[in-house]
Amino acid sequence: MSTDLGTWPEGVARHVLARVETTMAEASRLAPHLAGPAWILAHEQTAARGRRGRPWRMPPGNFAATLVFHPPGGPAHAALYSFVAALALDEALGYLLGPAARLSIKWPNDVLLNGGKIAGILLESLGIGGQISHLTVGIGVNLAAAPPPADLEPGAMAPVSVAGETGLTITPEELLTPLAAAFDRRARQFETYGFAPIRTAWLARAARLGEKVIARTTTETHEGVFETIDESGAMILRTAHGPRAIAAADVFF
Ligand SMILES: O=C(O)CCCC[C@@H]1SC[C@@H]2NC(=O)N[C@@H]21
Repeated sequence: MSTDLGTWPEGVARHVLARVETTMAEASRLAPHLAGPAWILAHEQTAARGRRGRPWRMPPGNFAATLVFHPPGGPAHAALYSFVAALALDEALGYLLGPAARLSIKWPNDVLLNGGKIAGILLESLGIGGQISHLTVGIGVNLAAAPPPADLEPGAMAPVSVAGETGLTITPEELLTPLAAAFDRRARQFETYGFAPIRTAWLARAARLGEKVIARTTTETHEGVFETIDESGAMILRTAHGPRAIAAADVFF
């Protein structure tokens, strides 16, 4: 894909807010009034949330934004935007940090820098009766600072920040344009050609592919070699008991 990500995508709205509880709630509130996709960026969140209902800490200067749009297709198709988003964020950060930056993606959608977590992505869908009216894709990036270790869950991967790892100061607005441009391109590719090219591009950026990992679901722990992801985005592990498809889990290296 071309690396020119400096132009805001046509037909996409942008709202920049000083302080909100969470951009996820702002996006849900705006959804019924939108004519097309919109990004909501906030400089401060007082009640940010992460995956699995966990809180998300946001030191000042970090990036917090939610994209809200109407996705084509049903819930299974919408869930694959998780990979579109991770790929777009990896590309936007690569565009800003340069080719030497050691970026990778931890299944399904954490972006890592030098092996530490710098970003998290949260997908939520709005709608009734299994019909999705809107999808919200929330993205948090530790641009200025990683959350303090005391805020971490036991066993969680150590977070890092862009400033801490590279010495570069990147403002949330500076990240928003390449991220919106990269997401727009990858989403168009997904909508035109399906998941196959997204899957291929995602696998090329995957952390620990071909290596041993541990996947913890809410009820089980699986250890095995991370072989690939399938057409539904599930992680395929080669375990001592044969291949396992893991649809949702926390992954530990
Ligand atoms: O648990 C994770 O890794 C996902 C974290 C997602 C955080 C972002 S920050 C912007 C948006 N607003 C929220 O409240 N959460 C997401």
